[in-house]
Amino acid sequence: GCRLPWLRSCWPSGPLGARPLSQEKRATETHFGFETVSEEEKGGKVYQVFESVARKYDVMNDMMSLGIHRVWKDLLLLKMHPFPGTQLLDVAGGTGDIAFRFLNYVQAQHQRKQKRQLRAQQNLSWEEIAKKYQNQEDSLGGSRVMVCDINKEMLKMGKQKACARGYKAGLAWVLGDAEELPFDDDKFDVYTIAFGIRNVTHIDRALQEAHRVLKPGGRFLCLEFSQVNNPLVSRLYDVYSFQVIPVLGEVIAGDWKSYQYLVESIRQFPPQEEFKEMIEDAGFQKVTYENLTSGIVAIHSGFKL
Ligand SMILES: COc1cc(O)cc(C/C=C(\C)CC/C=C(\C)CC/C=C(\C)CC/C=C(\C)CC/C=C(\C)CC/C=C(\C)CC/C=C(\C)CC/C=C(\C)CC/C=C(\C)CCC=C(C)C)c1O
Ligand SMILES: C[S@@+](CC[C@H](N)C(=O)[O-])C[C@H]1O[C@@H](n2cnc3c(N)ncnc32)[C@H](O)[C@@H]1O
Repeated sequence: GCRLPWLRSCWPSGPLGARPLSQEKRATETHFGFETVSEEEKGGKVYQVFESVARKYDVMNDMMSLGIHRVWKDLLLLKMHPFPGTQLLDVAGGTGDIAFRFLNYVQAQHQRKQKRQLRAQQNLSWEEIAKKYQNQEDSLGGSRVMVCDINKEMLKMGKQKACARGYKAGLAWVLGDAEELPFDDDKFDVYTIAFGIRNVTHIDRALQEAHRVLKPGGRFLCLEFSQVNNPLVSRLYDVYSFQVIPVLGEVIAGDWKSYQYLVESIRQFPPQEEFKEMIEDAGFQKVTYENLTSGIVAIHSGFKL
């Protein structure tokens, strides 16, 4: 099931191919946390991390953040403020946290609208009113969300959760790589990626793919760890990250290494301004960001215009 990133032919080939063999064969290097690995290796390592943590993913997030990750995700939805009929693609959507929030949001929005309409209409029969309330298919006002993740285990957990919570209409799951999305051009109104892009081998390719699959006028929204802007919080956060989080990982998930990767990968991710430039380089316009909790995380937004 593990899809490794593209095997690019990116080895140096000097003039007349006169480089020594050892140099020619060295693949392009990247980071896996603080470790330097080849680009070809990284996808497999990231896959193993999320395969290993999938079952404990939700409880770990609540424990590590004392539930604060829920507020961050709610704020992402508030910022998105989806309009009726929004087609959302949630990449690296794993266990469905963004998708379920989206469905709740559009359902509540649609119900409010329907209530307003019913109240305004005169001479409706009881049958007509009841029908409006019972139409499950239409309860989202045409909005839909597609969750795309590279990891089978994370998707499995998401699907189980959806089943247990009764989410069905307007929700689809697909196994796919953010760097090579299995969708046609110009398909979605909104693209979200929450705590996902940090794990991708070629962030620039993932951003280009986001741009490709969005409709003109579509919006890119990314929730990701960023750079803390308060020196005191930064100190405490560093201690907490390196001294507490791997311990929680070991105690709760039996997996120190994956949580060490988490905190290291956070430090490797570009700060707010640099990431903003990368989003602009992918072709997005009106790129802005908002820091949450002193910049522990940030929401970046951009438009395909
Ligand atoms: C493998 O990859 C992953 C796996 C996953 O499961 C998830 C993800 C993706 C990640 C998420 C969706 C969210 C994950 C959340 C975090 C990484 C945590 C983010 C952190 C916070 C919201 C809290 C921020 C913390 C601070 C500003 C520092 C404050 C810290 C302290 C007061 C404690 C300082 C620690 C020490 C001095 C060490 C000694 C302490 C102890 C042994 C006690 C342990 C304490 C606790 C368990 C309580 C923790 C306290 C807080 C959470 C503080 C909350 C307060 C504020 C926000 C100000 C993924 O990629
Ligand atoms: C920390 S989880 C985030 C899950 C969810 N979005 C949330 O906010 O809780 C990171 C997810 O990114 C996925 N992922 C990593 N690399 C990916 C890639 N190249 N394409 C798609 N998903 C990827 C992992 O499988 C994992 O489910």
